[in-house]
Amino acid sequence: MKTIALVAHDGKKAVLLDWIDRHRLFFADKKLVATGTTGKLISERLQQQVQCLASGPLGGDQQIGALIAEQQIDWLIFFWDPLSSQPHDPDVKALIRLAVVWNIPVACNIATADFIIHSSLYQQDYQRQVPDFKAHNDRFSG
Ligand SMILES: O=C(CO)COP(=O)(O)O
Repeated sequence: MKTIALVAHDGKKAVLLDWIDRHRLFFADKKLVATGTTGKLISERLQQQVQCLASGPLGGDQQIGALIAEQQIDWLIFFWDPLSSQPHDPDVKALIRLAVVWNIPVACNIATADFIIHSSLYQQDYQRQVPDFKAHNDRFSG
């Protein structure tokens, strides 16, 4: 089962909630991990269990970063707010950095988040149609 980390700054929480609501069927069988306030709002909206870590400014971003370093996270959806400054900006940067270091898909806006979902659905279909998909993919990646 895929584990997806979700984080949104206050100015982007409504955007994330509307986006995840639109994809609620997709997320129904996924494990969700989130920073404190984001996670609480998502679990209320979807009526689905979410592992809620500390709030971002209190270390939640760092906790998600640690899970990425432990290879526990498959994707990061992080709607950070480019129009407001954050007291914990170094943590925000560190989280995005770890997502890049560990080469996990990371989406910071709706366009990319939709892209990741569509790509994942396409891969599932493709895997069904092409049985040696993994071998094919391994040959052409990296
Ligand atoms: O600040 C955040 C990410 O940097 C988000 O934290 P909350 O989900 O607790 O609001």
